[in-house]
Amino acid sequence: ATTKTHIGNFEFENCFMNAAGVYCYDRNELGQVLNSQAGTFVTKTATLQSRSGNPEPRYHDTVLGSINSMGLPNLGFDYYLDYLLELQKTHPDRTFFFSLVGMSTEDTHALLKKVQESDFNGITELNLSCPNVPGKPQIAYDLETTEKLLTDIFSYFKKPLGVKLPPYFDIVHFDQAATVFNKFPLTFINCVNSIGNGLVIEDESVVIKPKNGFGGIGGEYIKPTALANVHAFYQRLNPSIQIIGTGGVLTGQDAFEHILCGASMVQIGTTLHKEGPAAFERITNELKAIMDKKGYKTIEDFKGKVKYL
Ligand SMILES: O=C(O)c1[nH]c(=O)[nH]c(=O)c1Cl
Repeated sequence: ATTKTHIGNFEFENCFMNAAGVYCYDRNELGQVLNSQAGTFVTKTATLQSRSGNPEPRYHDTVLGSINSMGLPNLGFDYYLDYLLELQKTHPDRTFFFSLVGMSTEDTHALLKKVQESDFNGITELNLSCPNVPGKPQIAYDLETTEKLLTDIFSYFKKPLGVKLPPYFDIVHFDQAATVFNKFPLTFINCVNSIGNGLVIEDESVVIKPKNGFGGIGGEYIKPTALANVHAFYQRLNPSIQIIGTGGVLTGQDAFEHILCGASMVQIGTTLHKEGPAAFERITNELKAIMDKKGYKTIEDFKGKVKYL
């Protein structure tokens, strides 16, 4: 079996990659994913200026997953663009993802215009779902603002673009959100970001400092929500808009389920943070073993084919 995939016009030797925020802060971490079994990588979400982020401790692993309120720490847009342009020379046969978002609507347009005018030839992931910047709402929970933003973006942005979405929890919201996204030539949507503003307590205390302990939840806790979002949008979106599945992937079986729900690419966050880039080889082998046992040669043989009762 092969776990290769495509997103838009780009081919990837493997359908696994990191989730933005994990193993992607700098050249060292990105280089480790680049040289792992992962098919590609996405950068830490970049903002126009570098950011130090929220006070520490701001990330905490738990038995069943993780909680984080990083606050968008990153080295700034130019750092990641420089690295991506360098890789276009040293690895011309590979395609990478650039995650970004402005701290304001104006900044978001400034960032995307810089990408549009640059030589970057990969895929852009616009983060509409950061839950951890105090005072800033998750953009994609405001569908009117999201529609206006995408309308303005697509008036000038002509390169491949997808959006990183928060989880939705209401069927009517799936309907409303899909109606908005179907209006635009999106290359993909990525479901899901962490479940925003959870709270983890150990003994008598919260476990992270920012926001009195409130932070985005990842890991085993969120797989059912992640699968539901992947499948809900797979059922509703134009087939030209592919789905990237993120959330709760610990094993090849978890990845198999994301693809059954309609995912064309699977991102790994919490598990990658805990296990390191070796997780890509383990999970890839586990998925291949499942495919071999079931007689599936490619992921297209079972993508989106979850059975109903
Ligand atoms: O606090 C963060 O940096 C963060 N943390 C998340 O769990 N998702 C995001 O999109 C971001 Cl931007």
